[in-house]
Amino acid sequence: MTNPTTPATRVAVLGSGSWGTTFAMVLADAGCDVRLWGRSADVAEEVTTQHTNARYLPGITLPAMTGTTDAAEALADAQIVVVAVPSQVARATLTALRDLVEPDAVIVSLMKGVELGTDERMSQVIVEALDVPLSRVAVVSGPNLALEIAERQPTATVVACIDEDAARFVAEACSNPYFRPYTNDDVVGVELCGAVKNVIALAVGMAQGRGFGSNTIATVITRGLVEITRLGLELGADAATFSGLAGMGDLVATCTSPLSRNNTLGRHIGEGMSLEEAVTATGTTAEGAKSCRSVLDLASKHGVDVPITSGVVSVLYDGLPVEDMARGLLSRPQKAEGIGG
Ligand SMILES: NC(=O)C1=CN([C@@H]2O[C@H](COP(=O)(O)OP(=O)(O)OC[C@H]3O[C@@H](n4cnc5c(N)ncnc54)[C@H](O)[C@@H]3O)[C@@H](O)[C@H]2O)C=CC1
Ligand SMILES: O=C(CO)COP(=O)(O)O
Repeated sequence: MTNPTTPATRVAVLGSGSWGTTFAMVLADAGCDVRLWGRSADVAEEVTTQHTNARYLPGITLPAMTGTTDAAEALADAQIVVVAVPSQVARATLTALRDLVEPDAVIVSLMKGVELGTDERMSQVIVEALDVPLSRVAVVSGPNLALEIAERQPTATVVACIDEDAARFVAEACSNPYFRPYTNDDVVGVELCGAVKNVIALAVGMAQGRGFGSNTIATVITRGLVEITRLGLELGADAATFSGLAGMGDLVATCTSPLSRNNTLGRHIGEGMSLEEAVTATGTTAEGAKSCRSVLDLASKHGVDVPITSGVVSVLYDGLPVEDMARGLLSRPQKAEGIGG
């Protein structure tokens, strides 16, 4: 917690939705001086004066922090800039703020998506949009369902950065009695795990919505991890990442929790809703609904077979019934178990 002899690390969090607000809370509880930037003046005022963000975190009392809609105010002197907007708007959001970011700030991505059109991971988007070196970009990802963390339930996460000192700086800034960060240098692996597990969680939700039970769920999770691993290894990720917190840890949390928006959206689809109806019923950001297409595209470019992701895209965008997706996956050619195919 706060050391009275050293000044608090100053952090700007961009995005005042459920994870941005919760991570701002994690940082404030770790002793940081936090400014939370969002588009809504009402939310900013509520965060500052009432210490709540009732729309995204009902029933939660936040620690002291400043909410603002003024990006210049949020970013002035910020040593860490945390990005927590939906992946598909990251580039536009950051490009507009580029001149306000302090030259030596470490940029932290909380986002779990792949950009449509470019198939870029969020660290790549940040490097381009802010014109910063990758050594100043860190990724935080793990089994981190916002609503549980906002209740200060214990969990751990991974802070990935190619620069060890930057990873440690971010880990120290967010470490508190209920949030334990581990560092690693596998940015590619950690980001892919975060984005693709959302697609696998959609598939699990679809199976649940269709009425399939534990065997199906376990099969999709296990073969989903194979799919993530196969793609990640092809893109240069470290094999150890997939069995870690950002890999298996987050996959299990997201696929099995009713708090997951991706799992929820998948269940709505499995129960018969259209994509549009399911997005409306889910409410907040379910990244996998869009990223499934960029993940499939990325995998195709690299010649990697991702049958579950492909099935999810077909269900969401081509009207394939969920039971036909299941039949299609099970009727693929026989093979030995492993990441080979
Ligand atoms: N909620 C969770 O449990 C977790 C979410 N994440 C990731 O964090 C990222 C953010 O998700 P959430 O906070 O959960 O989403 P959310 O839907 O709760 O909030 C998104 C926020 O971004 C704002 N926003 C949307 N478009 C914007 C724009 N153009 N400019 C500025 N702000 C904009 C919205 O107004 C809202 O405040 C996603 O990539 C998600 O996958 C990662 C770990 C946990
Ligand atoms: O990433 C998450 C948990 O780690 C949150 O998952 P959802 O976006 O599906 O809610």
